[in-house]
Amino acid sequence: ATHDHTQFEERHLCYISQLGKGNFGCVELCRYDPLGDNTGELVAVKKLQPNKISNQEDFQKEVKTLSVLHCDYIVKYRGVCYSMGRLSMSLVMEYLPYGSLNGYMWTNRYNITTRRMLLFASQICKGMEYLQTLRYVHRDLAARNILVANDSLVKIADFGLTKVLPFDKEYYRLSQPGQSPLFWLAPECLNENKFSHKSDVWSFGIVLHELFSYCDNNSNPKVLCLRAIGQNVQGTSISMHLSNMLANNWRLPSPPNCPSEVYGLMKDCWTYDFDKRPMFCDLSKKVENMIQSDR
Ligand SMILES: CC(C)(Nc1nc(-c2c[nH]c3ncc(Cl)cc23)ncc1F)C(=O)NCC(F)(F)F
Repeated sequence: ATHDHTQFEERHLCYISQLGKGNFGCVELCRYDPLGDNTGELVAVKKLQPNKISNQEDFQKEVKTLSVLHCDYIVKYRGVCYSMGRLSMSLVMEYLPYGSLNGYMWTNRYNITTRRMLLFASQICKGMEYLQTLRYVHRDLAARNILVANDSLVKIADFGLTKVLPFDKEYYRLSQPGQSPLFWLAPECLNENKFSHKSDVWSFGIVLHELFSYCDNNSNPKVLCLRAIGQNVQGTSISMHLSNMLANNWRLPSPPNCPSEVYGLMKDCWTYDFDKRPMFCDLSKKVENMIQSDR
């Protein structure tokens, strides 16, 4: 249909710059300028690196996933752009000018209040609650995959690893170890490749740690875990060492000056038994209460 606003014509998509490399693709900043007078809107265009057919299928799933999500706390799908005669397809999303959360937190570390961090945390919880109503498991919740729309609004993005739970099971088992970064993964993901809403809750706890560490790269989850594992990692893989430490109740230390009740919330998310971890609806209530009481 000519008035289908989800169809973007490649000839009107003007490349501006590369935003970054995500899961099996890169994302570019473009201006969709059909009038040719630079008044068009800025969009983020995710292109697939057409190397593996499996990536093509995964990409189609990512597009399908994002196109059905309508939530204030999830990056908006704009549409698709076919090129090379419908051979290759790009995903067109809204462009969020403040960039990813990890860059934003570090840049603004001297003037972000606890209240602001808790506001971001509650928005991420609400976005995850919404995903859960559709039985989607994100599997890659991390500060690098959260976007900042403005100084008081963040959105969940990068649905490249998202899976839908089967109708009859509350977890998704990957056939082989996935490509999610280890240090954000719950024990059952490391040990059994089992992903669920509860493993997303574990990752949310890691995002809380990143937030209250101002996404300082010198004390991010990877650095802290590798330091705890110790340099002389021989034989057993990093994943095994991490899994053993978590089983022995090691957890990331509290970030400096982090309020004890916030660290308590992280520890709740890092409960070993996924059945005993809080749900996102519980977490958003607790975070909202902290915002109210943090006057
Ligand atoms: C791979 C890519 C491009 N990386 C980056 N995006 C943006 C960035 C900045 N503004 C954006 N608006 C929309 C989108 Cl999809 C990305 C950006 N800024 C910096 C990035 F490294 C990305 O997609 N990251 C996942 C995300 F942050 F989006 F969750």
